[in-house]
Amino acid sequence: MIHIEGLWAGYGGLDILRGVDLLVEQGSITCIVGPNGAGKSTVLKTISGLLRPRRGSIAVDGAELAGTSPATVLRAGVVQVPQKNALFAKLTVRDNVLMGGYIHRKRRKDLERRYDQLAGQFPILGERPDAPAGSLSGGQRRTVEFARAMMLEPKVVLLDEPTLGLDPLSLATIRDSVRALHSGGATVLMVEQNVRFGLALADRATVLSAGRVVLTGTAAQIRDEPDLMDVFFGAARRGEPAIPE
Ligand SMILES: Nc1ncnc2c1ncn2[C@@H]1O[C@H](COP(=O)(O)OP(=O)(O)OP(=O)(O)O)[C@@H](O)[C@H]1O
Repeated sequence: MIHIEGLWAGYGGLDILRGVDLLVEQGSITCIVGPNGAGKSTVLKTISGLLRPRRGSIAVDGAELAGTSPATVLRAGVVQVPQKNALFAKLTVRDNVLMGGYIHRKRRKDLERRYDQLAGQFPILGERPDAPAGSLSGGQRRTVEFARAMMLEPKVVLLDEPTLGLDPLSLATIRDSVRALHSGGATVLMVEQNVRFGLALADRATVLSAGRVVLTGTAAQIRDEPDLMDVFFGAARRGEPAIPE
């Protein structure tokens, strides 16, 4: 599905990604974890065309996308849900979600049919279609953002730290919403700072440290990896639990 090889990218004169290889299998939920500043969000920005890589290849279903525009990446079926709250607070849930489809679909009837379909996967769409987005909880807002991304019927959804800034009670909402994206037919590539959450939800995982892949495997393998804590905390803390609380 997504095949990244030898990816180098950075900002100004600084290289942040230094030869990243990553395979995202079709139908998977793949999670990238790693310490602050490892370059996790930079991987997503490079895939979505917001940042031009210096070197390397990003192929989606065999089509080379490295260095192309965000519009080209979108047309290839890859949609990114941004890290920051990107809903229009005064618009309703329904209008926020419908806006996600305006790029591709012109007919209001088609958009509304798709909305009704998505309400089956994301219950908030059916329960509170007329609520202003600003009146929802953080977890509910994130769910509406996911549903908006699904308006385009993407092949791949990129999630940049979906739990960022949310209270622990919202984690179950986000978990259900990521599963809804997945059951709606999207392959999911997510970046997550909450390692326990990310590895519990994903089926494949990659650990990035200082712009390089240091571990990759099934999420269960990464969870059980005895060196995982070294990546996050340094060898000095050997003996503490592998997954930070
Ligand atoms: N627009 C930018 N301009 C310059 N430097 C940037 C920019 N965006 C990110 N960086 C730097 O690139 C490095 C990697 O950032 P990135 O956001 O990819 O890391 P991350 O692994 O997602 O970290 P975090 O978990 O803290 O979000 C950091 O040192 C960051 O300061």
